[in-house]
Amino acid sequence: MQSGIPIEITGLSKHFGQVVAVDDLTFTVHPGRVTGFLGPNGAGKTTTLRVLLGLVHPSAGTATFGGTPYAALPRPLETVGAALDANFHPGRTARDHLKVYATATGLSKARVPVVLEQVGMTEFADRRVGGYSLGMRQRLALAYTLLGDPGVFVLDEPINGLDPEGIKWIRGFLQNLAHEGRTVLVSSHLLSEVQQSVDEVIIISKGRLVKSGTLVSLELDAAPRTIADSPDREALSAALDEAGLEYTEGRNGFIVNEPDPGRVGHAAFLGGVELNTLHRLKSGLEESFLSLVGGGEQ
Ligand SMILES: Nc1ncnc2c1ncn2[C@@H]1O[C@H](COP(=O)(O)OP(=O)(O)OP(=O)(O)O)[C@@H](O)[C@H]1O
Repeated sequence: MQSGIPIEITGLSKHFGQVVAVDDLTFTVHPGRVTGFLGPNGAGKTTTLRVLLGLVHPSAGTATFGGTPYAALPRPLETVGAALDANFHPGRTARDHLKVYATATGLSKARVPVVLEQVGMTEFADRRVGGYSLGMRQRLALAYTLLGDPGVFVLDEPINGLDPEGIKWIRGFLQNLAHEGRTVLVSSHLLSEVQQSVDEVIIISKGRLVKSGTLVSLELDAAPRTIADSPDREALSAALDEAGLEYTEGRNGFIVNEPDPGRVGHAAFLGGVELNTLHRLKSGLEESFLSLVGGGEQ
């Protein structure tokens, strides 16, 4: 196994004509952790990964593996395992796909049964890919990335479309790679999809970095709030105004900028207002994510 090396993105920009897909992006992905690369559809994740893998030229800045661009890596497939999509010839089996790829790239064919076992595909390896579920295709894509036993993994939306069992499996798989000291970068447009799998997050929106840090720090960023609702919303609104509480009106009631539901309840009590909903907003992490990426764009 190769050792993990950091992924370094520095001042990276990519324009497609008038479209600014990536805008002065700087971040580092460290070995030994699983890092989620997050942002709504169109945020620039795939473009960043394509530049990193030398598939697209940047308009400005650099994207390297410990200072070396992908194209200059002496043994790229043994340094970086990359999965940008999971499209395979439907008529070929998983084993054939991997053998052809190993032969074409000069990797040992002896790795094929090893990586099939690693992704739990030994049993299905001699079936045609055309009959595979999305989850099986995702596993085959991961098997490709493992062929060179690299120290860095760059995976575009590997969890997309997996069922709960598949998500549980991939969580363990990614964490194992990180525990072995490898660098693991996983993109997703849904925080909820990866939040059980990642230690760190890099969040982008409209091509720009909006947050990089631990998942825990993202949680701390999320100001806890309270949801309150009443059969008489007008009266509740007046009571909240009277108490000097800030709020916005949502579908399920008022979202009040106050972490303590007791204070909101007390404001309602003072205004003589009946409440039928009063609780703390549970999903602080998702809230924080949505506020960073401009809410509801996904
Ligand atoms: N080859 C291209 N030519 C023109 N515009 C492009 C090209 N590739 C990407 N874009 C544009 O760049 C922006 C970023 O796209 P990108 O695919 O990187 O985002 P993303 O975060 O990966 O989104 P998704 O999750 O939908 O793949 C989008 O506005 C997209 O339309």
